[in-house]
Amino acid sequence: MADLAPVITIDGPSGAGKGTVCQRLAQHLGWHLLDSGAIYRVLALAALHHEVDLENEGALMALASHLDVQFTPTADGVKVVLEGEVVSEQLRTEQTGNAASKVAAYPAVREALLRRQRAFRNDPGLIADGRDMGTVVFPDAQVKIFLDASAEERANRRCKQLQAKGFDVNFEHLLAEIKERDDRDRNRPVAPLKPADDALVVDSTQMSIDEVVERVLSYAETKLRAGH
Ligand SMILES: Nc1ncnc2c1ncn2[C@@H]1O[C@H](COP(=O)(O)OP(=O)(O)OP(=O)(O)O)[C@@H](O)[C@H]1O
Ligand SMILES: Nc1ccn([C@@H]2O[C@H](COP(=O)(O)O)[C@@H](O)[C@H]2O)c(=O)n1
Repeated sequence: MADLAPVITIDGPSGAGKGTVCQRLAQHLGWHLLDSGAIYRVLALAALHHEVDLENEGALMALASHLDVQFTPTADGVKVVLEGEVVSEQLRTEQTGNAASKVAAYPAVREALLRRQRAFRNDPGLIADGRDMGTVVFPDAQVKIFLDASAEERANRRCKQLQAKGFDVNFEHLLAEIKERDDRDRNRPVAPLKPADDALVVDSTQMSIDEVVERVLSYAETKLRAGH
């Protein structure tokens, strides 16, 4: 059997900086990028469009198995088209993130999305962003990172990000939402958010984006070199 392409997994809670760091790594290395959270977000949107109850695991699993979605990289980020409709903006709201975390708690839904995620593993390599990339989806990944930051710092980053887009935001409300999502993601019975046993944990609370990218790249390059 041909060797599988190498994978770098970056897991961690919402707002830790995974998406930002993964994009930078993918660009630097010229590797593919999997934003697995976007797949759960698309499923949550599809459920809303089709009026599927977010508590109906069977119906959500059926929807997950037949998701008609395209992710197309563009100069402005990834364009996401769900059933012919561009949903890139809708996908990024906190409401969609919360709904995604509800549908993501069901074992049958996660199972239905496994193959779709693994199909992103292509040469020359994959950067995989999510919650269970190193523990469940790519347990054989060459490099595993768990990127963390305090809930207060993550809420602060999210506040600034939303304000920059012109939204009126409330820090306390965002902090409460982040804590609620953390709690659901960390305590679900299947694929809970936690570092893989062989992951490097990076706490970015006091680090700039450049510092995190540098730390992760230098660790990844050492691990990848050692593997050859
Ligand atoms: N180390 C950092 N210092 C300051 N700001 C940061 C840092 N890392 C990321 N950010 C900013 O925080 C915001 C959230 O980052 P990002 O979207 O990458 O997080 P995430 O972990 O992918 O979140 P989610 O899982 O919810 O998609 C962005 O505006 C990003 O620019
Ligand atoms: N591998 C993953 C990725 C995401 N989730 C769930 O989706 C929610 C949204 O993810 P974002 O990274 O886009 O914020 C997240 O809160 C998780 O509940 C997941 O379970 N597994």
